[in-house]
Amino acid sequence: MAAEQCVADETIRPRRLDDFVGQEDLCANLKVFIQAAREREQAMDHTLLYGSPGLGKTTLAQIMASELGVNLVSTSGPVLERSGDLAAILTNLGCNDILFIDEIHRMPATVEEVLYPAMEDFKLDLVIGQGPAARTVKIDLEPFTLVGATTRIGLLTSPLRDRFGVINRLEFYSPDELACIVSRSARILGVEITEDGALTVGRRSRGTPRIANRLLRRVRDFAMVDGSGFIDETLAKKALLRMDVDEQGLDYMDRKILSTIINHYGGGPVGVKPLAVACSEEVRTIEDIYEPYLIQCGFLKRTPRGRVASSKAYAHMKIFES
Ligand SMILES: Nc1ncnc2c1ncn2[C@@H]1O[C@H](COP(=O)(O)OP(=O)(O)OP(=O)(O)O)[C@@H](O)[C@H]1O
Ligand SMILES: [Mg+2]
Repeated sequence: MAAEQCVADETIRPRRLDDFVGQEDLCANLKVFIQAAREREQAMDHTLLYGSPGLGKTTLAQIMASELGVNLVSTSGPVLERSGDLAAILTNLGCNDILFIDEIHRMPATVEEVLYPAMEDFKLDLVIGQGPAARTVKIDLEPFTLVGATTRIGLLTSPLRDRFGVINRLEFYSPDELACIVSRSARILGVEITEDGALTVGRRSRGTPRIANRLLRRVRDFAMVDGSGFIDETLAKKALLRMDVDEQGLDYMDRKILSTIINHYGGGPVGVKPLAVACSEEVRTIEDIYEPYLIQCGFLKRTPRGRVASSKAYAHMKIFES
């Protein structure tokens, strides 16, 4: 990630639940669980957050820690290579702290097994020695809250999933919610934006706050360099067109996926592997980043025999169905 973007991300990221836009049911429930945990002075129940990239999982984990008034220790599934890595983190947690594990579906099985007793009884089973002389020692841990985030809940094993007391799915955001996020970010970045301007950016952000903030930063560049310094609907449209983002928020790769299915595979069905090769993209990127939004908008259907382009995709790509 570019340095400029890192800094901007941190200043824009909401810190309190009240600044977090959208996901109303989820936030209302979290508020209750957080207040209850605070009043009981206990660790909150383990929480799993899942949903597409950029919808606010990391942000929510940080907000939970600050609302609960506890420390947040962050790690991620692929970083935890050996069970000892996780054991070291667990034994260093303070009372009621939050342990945030990003991409929890990518944690190795041996590491995952260490988590089971830790989540259930706040205990760690340590194996000392090897072979017949090996013995297990139980170590007590401080009570803690595990917050897991994943883009792929289907890849979680059921013993792990079952140990979460709270399981929350983050949904794509509406254009109005995204406009609200864009206006708030613009205020923090110190750039003027009209309501229409914010809605134009919001509508083309594929339901995703991270994309909304990224588009806002680029639109701001256009406003500075060849506009009047503030963002209205006309300038936003012009800037987004130059960035190759169309009125539905589809970018070059989205359109390439649709046109490949239509032109090379007669509209489908086509498996994700040949599709990825034809688009020079990785299977995982297509599955995790592009497909969910194309499916949500009704451009793409996932069938047992492969991906199929819908009539809406033909219309959007201005190709006549044969
Ligand atoms: N509800 C929201 N209100 C305002 N801003 C938000 C909201 N959700 C996310 N954002 C912004 O979007 C950016 C991306 O969010 P975040 O990093 O939490 O996504 P994520 O779900 O963890 O993504 P990934 O799966 O890629 O880790 C953040 O920098 C934050 O500023
Ligand atoms: Mg994240």
